[in-house]
Amino acid sequence: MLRVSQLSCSRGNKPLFVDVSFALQAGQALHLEGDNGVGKTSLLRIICGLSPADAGEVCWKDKTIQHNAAAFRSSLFYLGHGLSLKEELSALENLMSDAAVSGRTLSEPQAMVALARMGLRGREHLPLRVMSQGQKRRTALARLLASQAPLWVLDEPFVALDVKAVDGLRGLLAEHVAHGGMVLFTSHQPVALTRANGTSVDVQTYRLRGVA
Ligand SMILES: Nc1ncnc2c1ncn2[C@@H]1O[C@H](COP(=O)(O)OP(=O)(O)OP(=O)(O)O)[C@@H](O)[C@H]1O
Repeated sequence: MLRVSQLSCSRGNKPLFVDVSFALQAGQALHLEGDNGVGKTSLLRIICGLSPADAGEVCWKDKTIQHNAAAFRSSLFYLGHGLSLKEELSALENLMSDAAVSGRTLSEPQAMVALARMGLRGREHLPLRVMSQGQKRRTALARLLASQAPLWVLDEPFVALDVKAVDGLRGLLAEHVAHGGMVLFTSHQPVALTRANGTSVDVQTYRLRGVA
C-alpha cells in the first residue's frame, strides 16, 4: 500500500538521512523513532507529499504519490505539529469545516459523537482560542474519528494529552489498525496499541538514523 524507497533528505545544506526504506500494509502500524532533530518530521512531510526529498520515492498502491496524487490525498489523514485548527471557530465548527474542505460527508451528530469520544462533551461550542493546549489537541484528534482515510500519519500525536486521553488515543489507533487501517506515527515513548476489548495490535518500529 504505502512504500517508501531509498529516501534521502537534507535541510539547510546539511544531510539529514539517506536510504530510508520501509513499507506499510493494510492493518499495520509503524512507530517511527529517532533522536531529536534526526529528521522524523521532515520524513513524514516528504511521505505526505508536503516537501520534496533529495532522492527516492514514495508510492501509494504501486504508483508514486506524484502520479497518484488525488487518490493518495483522499486516502491520507496527516496531523503535524501545527494542528490546522481555526482559533475563531468552535470545536464543532472546526470538524464540520475540515470535513467540508476535504470533501467528506459528516453530520453534526457524528461530529458531536467524535468530540464526546475525545472527552470534549459540553465543550463542543467553545472557540478554540479559549481551549487549553490539551483540549485543542483532543479537537484535532477528534477529526480522526470523523476521517474515512485508511492511512493516518501522525507526528507526535500523544504530546500534551493527559493519561486518559493517551489511553483513548491508543485505543482509537488500535481499532483503526484492527479494521484494516494503517498508522504511521512518531513518539519519543514506547507505544502499545490496545483495543477496547483488551487485545493488542502489533506495532513495528523503524529507527531513523541521521547521517554521521
Ligand atoms: N528549512 C530548514 N532549514 C534548515 N534546517 C532545517 C529546516 N527544516 C528543518 N531543519 C533542521 O532539520 C533537522 C530535522 O528536523 P525535524 O523537525 O525533521 O526533526 P525531528 O526528528 O522531527 O525532531 P524532534 O524529535 O525534535 O521533533 C533539525 O536539525 C532542523 O533544525
